[in-house]
Amino acid sequence: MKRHDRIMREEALQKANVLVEALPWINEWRGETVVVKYGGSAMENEELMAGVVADIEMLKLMGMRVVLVHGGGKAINRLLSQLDIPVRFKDGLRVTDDATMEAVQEVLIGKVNQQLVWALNEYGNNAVGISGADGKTFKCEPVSADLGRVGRIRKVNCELVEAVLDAGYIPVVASVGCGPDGFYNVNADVAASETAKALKAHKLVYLTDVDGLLADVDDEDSLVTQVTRSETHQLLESGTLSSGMIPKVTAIASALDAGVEQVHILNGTYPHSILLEIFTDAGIGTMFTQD
Ligand SMILES: Nc1ncnc2c1ncn2[C@@H]1O[C@H](COP(=O)(O)OP(=O)(O)O)[C@@H](O)[C@H]1O
Ligand SMILES: CC(=O)N[C@@H](CCC(=O)OP(=O)(O)O)C(=O)O
Repeated sequence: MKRHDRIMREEALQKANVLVEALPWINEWRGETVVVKYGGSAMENEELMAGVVADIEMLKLMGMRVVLVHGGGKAINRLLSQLDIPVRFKDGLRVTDDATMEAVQEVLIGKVNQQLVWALNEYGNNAVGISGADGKTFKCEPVSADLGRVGRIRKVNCELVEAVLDAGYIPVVASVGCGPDGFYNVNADVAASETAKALKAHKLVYLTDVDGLLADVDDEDSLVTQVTRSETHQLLESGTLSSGMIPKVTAIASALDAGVEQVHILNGTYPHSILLEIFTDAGIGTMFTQD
């Protein structure tokens, strides 16, 4: 055999081994529902987005019922500053007056949602973009008068998302909801958790720009790999979490309380983090589990 052929065969064997390693996981997860939340900095770069989209498509092709719930907070900030509308947050939620709400819809429904659908359809022609206002999927009420049109999800109406899944498509859901008086701006971490709860999903995956939950936010090497449901509640009560991790871990605790078996925080800026977590023995990021 020529040396050249031997190297090629060894490389091919390595690929085959990777597929074999994935077999038990594919068996375990086929037919199960997984909700992936994508947003924040992990979404800022087209190359990164292409990698994430490939992973999501792979989950679908391996037989999982995948729902993608997305935000796009940074893109909203950019449009608001172009429009000279002030960007204001209170406890991690965007203060949303009527003009801000229009910008949120324009960015999340008009741009980010369609970008994701387009990118997914490059692989399989099987993504359908909706917002939480379609089919009254996210029925909202105002959180408080001072936050304006920020919505708390009162009920997730799963019919449309289920119909899209049953038809063999990937629902791509923008975190905009509706109430009797119009559209509401919903935090995407919460939207994903509420969707996972309502669909009785087995897995909920948060893609963000850090490796997972860090014991010390300033120390990249302090990744916490596994957290139980009671530890998640203890973390929230301890007051040690800061900024974006507070709404995320609150949403995670709520999903675990409702019976979602596993919730992951993964670094969406790391190539193929979803596939590594779900289909290999290594596992990366932080996994939150039942007790
Ligand atoms: N203990 C912690 N572990 C990891 N990240 C933390 C922690 N506390 C605060 N953070 C911050 O939370 C951010 C992620 O939350 P957020 O910005 O809301 O993400 P996204 O926009 O991707 O949803 C990280 O970039 C980090 O700065
Ligand atoms: C009420 C509220 O704060 N809504 C968020 C919705 C988008 C979002 O959550 O996007 P990321 O996941 O990219 O942060 C906002 O307006 O920024």
